[in-house]
Amino acid sequence: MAHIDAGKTTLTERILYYTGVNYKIGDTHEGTATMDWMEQEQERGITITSAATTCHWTLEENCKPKPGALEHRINIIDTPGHVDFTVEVERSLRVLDGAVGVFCAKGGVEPQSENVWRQADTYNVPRMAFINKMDILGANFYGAVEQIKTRLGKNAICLQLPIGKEDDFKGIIDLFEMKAYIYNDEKGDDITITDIPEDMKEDAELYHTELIEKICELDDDLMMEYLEGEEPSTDRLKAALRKGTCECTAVPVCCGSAYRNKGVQKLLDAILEYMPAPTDIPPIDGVDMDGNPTVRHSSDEEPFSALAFKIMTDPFVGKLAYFRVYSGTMNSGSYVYNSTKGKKERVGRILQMHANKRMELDKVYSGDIAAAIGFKFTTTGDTICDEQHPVILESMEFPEPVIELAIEPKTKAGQGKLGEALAKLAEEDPTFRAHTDQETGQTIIAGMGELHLEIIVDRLLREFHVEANVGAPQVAYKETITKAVDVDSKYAKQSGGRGQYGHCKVKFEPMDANGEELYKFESTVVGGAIPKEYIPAVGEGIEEAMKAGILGGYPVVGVHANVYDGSYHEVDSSEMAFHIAGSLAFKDAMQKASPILLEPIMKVEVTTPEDYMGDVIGDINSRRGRIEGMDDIGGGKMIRGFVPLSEMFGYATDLRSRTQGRGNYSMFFEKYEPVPKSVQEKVLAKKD
Ligand SMILES: Nc1nc2c(ncn2[C@@H]2O[C@H](COP(=O)(O)OP(=O)(O)OP(=O)(O)O)[C@@H](O)[C@H]2O)c(=O)[nH]1
Repeated sequence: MAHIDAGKTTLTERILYYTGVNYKIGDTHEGTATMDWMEQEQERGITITSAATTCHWTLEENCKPKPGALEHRINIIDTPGHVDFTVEVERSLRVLDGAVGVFCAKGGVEPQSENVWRQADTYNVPRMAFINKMDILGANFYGAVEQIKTRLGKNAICLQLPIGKEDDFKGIIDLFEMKAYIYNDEKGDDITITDIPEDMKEDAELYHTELIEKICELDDDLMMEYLEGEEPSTDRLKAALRKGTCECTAVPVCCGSAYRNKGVQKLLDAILEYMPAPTDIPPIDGVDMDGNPTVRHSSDEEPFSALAFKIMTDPFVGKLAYFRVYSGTMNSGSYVYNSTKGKKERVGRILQMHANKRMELDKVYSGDIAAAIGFKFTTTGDTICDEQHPVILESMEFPEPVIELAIEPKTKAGQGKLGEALAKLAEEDPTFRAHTDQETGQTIIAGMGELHLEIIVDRLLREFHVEANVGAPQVAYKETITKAVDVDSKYAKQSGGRGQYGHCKVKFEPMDANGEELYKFESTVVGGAIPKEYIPAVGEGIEEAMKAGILGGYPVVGVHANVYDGSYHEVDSSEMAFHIAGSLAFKDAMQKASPILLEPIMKVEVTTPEDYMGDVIGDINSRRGRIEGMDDIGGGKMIRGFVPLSEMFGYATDLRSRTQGRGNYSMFFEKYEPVPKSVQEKVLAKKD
């Protein structure tokens, strides 16, 4: 995981080369990277979907497999760095047991690396750091390590030091062995292990001592020994570091240059030595079907449980569901239970994925990552398990789309195909939505950013052969209520024959104005005033009506509805009648509950030379921005603040001209906030 262009894909390609999966080194420059297999990825040189792959490695000694060492299997997911595809990082972190943060030796901790690092904090994922690009102009290993300590607040522990830098980057000092690894050839296959160069001896001693001290700080027994003047054995030090890494109290740091094929084998060694095996991490939490907390240990002996983390439509085999097995085993051809949806699924085939290539498997075991063909109901975040021992594992949360645009097929024939294609794309991507604007009848697609939607439109054309015209990107506003109201809603129709009768009394309350809690429905109906079987229909009717608010037809969020009373008719009542009554109740409530618009607020970080700082800050203020703070960074300032997304269109061009091309910025979605009244009027007037 890392910021865009830090070198994740290049590093993964090198790993596949050294582990013997690929015979040739793939390159993101030439569009030959195995991991970036989508056409759009190869053209743009960026990663869009996270590709899962598997390789094997045996710990090395003197650049050869260590005698007696076991071969280990490593599952890798190469994630995208662009903020529009953060969801890919999120779901990968959810199912991986460890992450290697790749940092550019020049850029250090860039904004998106900080962002994904925080996500990894949320999921408590053990981490290592690889300081990449030691060969580029301005590479600064020590600066990058310092930034990991200060900006990410992590106990970074250097395992290695680089020998030389930029064009002179030659190799690596192993601080445990106190030996130099010099890379002699372009491909990194010919390595000399030798004494530490004279001019680095002092630094190496210093960092060796720091390494020992920092590891001893992780373990009281080692510390005692160390204080008594004894240096603990390397094996014990490594074991303590492994434990610290698995418990997220230490971050081992390696370095190299993926592109120049330096340092990759040593990184693989470190991954085996310090990253957790599935059995090293705590059991996964879940709940049983009665909602009682339970856990599943990583063991083939336990009942089967797995989490589906990605759905992909494959032109050849249809729907692929990627999953991570947490416990037990699963055979191809068997039946499993989707406990989230309450449905049985047949496992048609199981595939071991290698980016876009695949190998068929008969069985998967605890800890495995693979893909299943044949699942009908499973979507991202669902638990699949043994029907006799059902469990629902902790799922994942996805951000709401913040940007949208109108889309229209160029031909009439395209209309049907468009709907189908959008549904498939939305199934794959939980941050992508499509809906019909109830006022204009237009199809609206919504996603995380302009690039995200651009790729969607491109995929529509290439994969689904739908040519479409698109409108300008707009902010995805939402609506919410600000007052608690109580409504009495009756839907009764008598038109000869069987009538319709549904009647409910509902209290609506605002829940959480930032739109994170979307909708909560509960019933406190007593004495059968509304028969039990009709109550869910009331909730569904409300949810249906919430799809379009009364201000501008935007989706409504942050509503807590409590149905507490009502009445029914022996003959005329039906689910449908109560559904309509619920829907009418919400529309009535919305009129009375002082609705307001919500807009996405972005966390913005701008870097600029100091000379332009005043101007940049003034500009952020004029965009309704709030400055949060400022930091010194090499050669300039970094300004941090929050700005409404609607004010950020065209910012790239503005910032460039304001700073003579030297300013840079990044932004991430932070939360939804109420739109100021005057702005709300303008937004709604424009919509009319
Ligand atoms: N000089 C140099 N260039 C590198 C190194 N590693 C990667 N690059 C180059 O940096 C660019 C980005 O590399 P990628 O591997 O695509 O980066 P990424 O982190 O996967 O990028 P995204 O997936 O788009 O976030 C490419 O042009 C690589 O050739 C390195 O160690 N040294």
